[in-house]
Amino acid sequence: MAPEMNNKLSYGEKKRAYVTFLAGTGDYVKGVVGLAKGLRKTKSKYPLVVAVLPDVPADHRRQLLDQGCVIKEIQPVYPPDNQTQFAMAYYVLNYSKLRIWKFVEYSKLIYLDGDIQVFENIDHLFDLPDGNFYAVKDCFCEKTWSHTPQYKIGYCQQCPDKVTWPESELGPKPPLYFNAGMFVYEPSLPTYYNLLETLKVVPPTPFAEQDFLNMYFKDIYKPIPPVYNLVLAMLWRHPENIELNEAKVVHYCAAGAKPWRFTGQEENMEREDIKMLVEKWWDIYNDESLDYKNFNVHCGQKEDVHRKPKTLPQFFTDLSEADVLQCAKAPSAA
Ligand SMILES: O=c1ccn([C@@H]2O[C@H](COP(=O)(O)OP(=O)(O)O)[C@@H](O)[C@H]2O)c(=O)[nH]1
Ligand SMILES: OC[C@H]1O[C@H](O[C@@H]2[C@@H](O)[C@H](O)[C@@H](O)[C@H](O)[C@@H]2O)[C@H](O)[C@@H](O)[C@H]1O
Ligand SMILES: [Mn+2]
Repeated sequence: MAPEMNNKLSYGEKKRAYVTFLAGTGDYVKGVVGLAKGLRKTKSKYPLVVAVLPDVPADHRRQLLDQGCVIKEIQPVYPPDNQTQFAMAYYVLNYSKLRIWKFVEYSKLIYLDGDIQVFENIDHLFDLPDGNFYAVKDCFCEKTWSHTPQYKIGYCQQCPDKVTWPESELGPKPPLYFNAGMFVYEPSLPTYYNLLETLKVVPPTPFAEQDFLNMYFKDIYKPIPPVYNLVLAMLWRHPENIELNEAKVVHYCAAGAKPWRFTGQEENMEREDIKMLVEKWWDIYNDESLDYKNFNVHCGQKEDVHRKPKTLPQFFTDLSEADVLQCAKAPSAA
């Protein structure tokens, strides 16, 4: 991850950056340090912005500054008073992610959860056509989805032909649904204020801000391949959809998978591929050559910061304007 100065711009051109979210005094800061080092290892041209809640302690902020991160303090965002049973009690924290829509000094941002690691350069995603919300489709098969009709009938968007959606009983099938641990978006003050206003009148639901963002952006959501956000449960729920060695981004979101607190005791955590991914995460976290103070920033400066990668992933070049427009108009099922 090159320091801010590598974001060379022509006059009036806005900056690009990766952005993550950090809350609390606990150990997620390790996730963000690992992410900063992972982005640097992939020689990303863009900085990592960390949106921190006020409770993030000074020594954690210092660690992030020492890793070349840009710290932006945000205020919490709370959903309307509710009796909702969130899938995880702490998910109420995640509504604060909505503050990143006001980072309008940037033209385009890629949001990454702190429990994500980037193993291959994904800077090309910044060149996706504007006006859409890009993210990877989630999976409905984990117990965390047991409150939903799709889980109850065994339907998942990852294998839509396995169980036919009973339209006559349940109405239209759910619109495509993304995992909100990684997405490509354009900050905007009008959108930011409208998000906060809309939140006030939308009853909270089990997946908190992820459900809310899916509802809000459903008309411009454009799915991108799972290599950009490997939700670990896909390894045992939909192995046919995954080529592990092609994963550019891994999301350690399965229960027990957070590398910095990994014990291997939870279900599926004894899998060899999980243990290999956790080890890969630690290899980066422990690699002192990737620390900001040791990294040879010249390798970032020597590269032509505007050089487009030689080969773009196939899906990207196939992404004709018509496809994007077609998707944007795609009728929402909801
Ligand atoms: O105590 C917490 C809980 C969450 N997060 C942030 O919120 C994101 C979403 O939470 P998490 O990744 O645990 O949700 P999951 O993807 O596992 O459902 C994390 O990645 C962190 O960036 C945090 O900083 N502190
Ligand atoms: O606050 C809601 C969170 O919902 C999402 O996590 C879930 C979701 O992916 C489920 O499908 C999985 O079953 C589950 O394991 C996983 O934790 C996002 O990763 C996270 O950033 C955040 O938005
Ligand atoms: Mn996550």
